[in-house]
Amino acid sequence: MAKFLIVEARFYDHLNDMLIAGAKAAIKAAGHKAEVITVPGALEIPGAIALADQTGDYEGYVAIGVVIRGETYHFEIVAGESARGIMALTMDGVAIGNGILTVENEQQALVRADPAQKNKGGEAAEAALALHTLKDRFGG
Ligand SMILES: Nc1c(NC[C@H](O)[C@H](O)[C@H](O)CO)[nH]c(=O)[nH]c1=O
Ligand SMILES: CC(=O)[C@@H](O)COP(=O)(O)O
Repeated sequence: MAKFLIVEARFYDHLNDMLIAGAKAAIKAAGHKAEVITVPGALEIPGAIALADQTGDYEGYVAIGVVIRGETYHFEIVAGESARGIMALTMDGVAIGNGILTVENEQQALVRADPAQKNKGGEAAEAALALHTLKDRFGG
């Protein structure tokens, strides 16, 4: 049994709860264990994963958050830079699934967060699990 860390940016409680439920269910279904930590916003997720990875306690990570477009350029920064940070860690061999929704409005987020609909939390967990499997195969 491997241990996965879900790193959530708790910006929208009800949406996060659904994304986390989907992620936890996928990790449990694969026979692994999940822990959750919370950071203020999506921009803090890559740094939190980098810190957690130094411990060697986790086999993989699921990034969970919701970024909804507002009036300013801030959306591009938060959406783009969180993804960039996650991708940089992934290229260093860290098994991460990106479940940070980057959407135009809450309705889009609801459909994607709901485990009974698009289940993007579960999808991100599946991505982390897949990378973990590849690390085992190729030795990372
Ligand atoms: N607007 C959203 C943010 N913004 C906050 C940043 O992520 C960050 O915490 C702040 O700039 C301090 O460094 N975060 C989200 O997760 N979702 C948003 O919609
Ligand atoms: C991530 C965003 O775009 C949003 O939360 C910030 O809103 P605004 O651009 O209206 O300050």
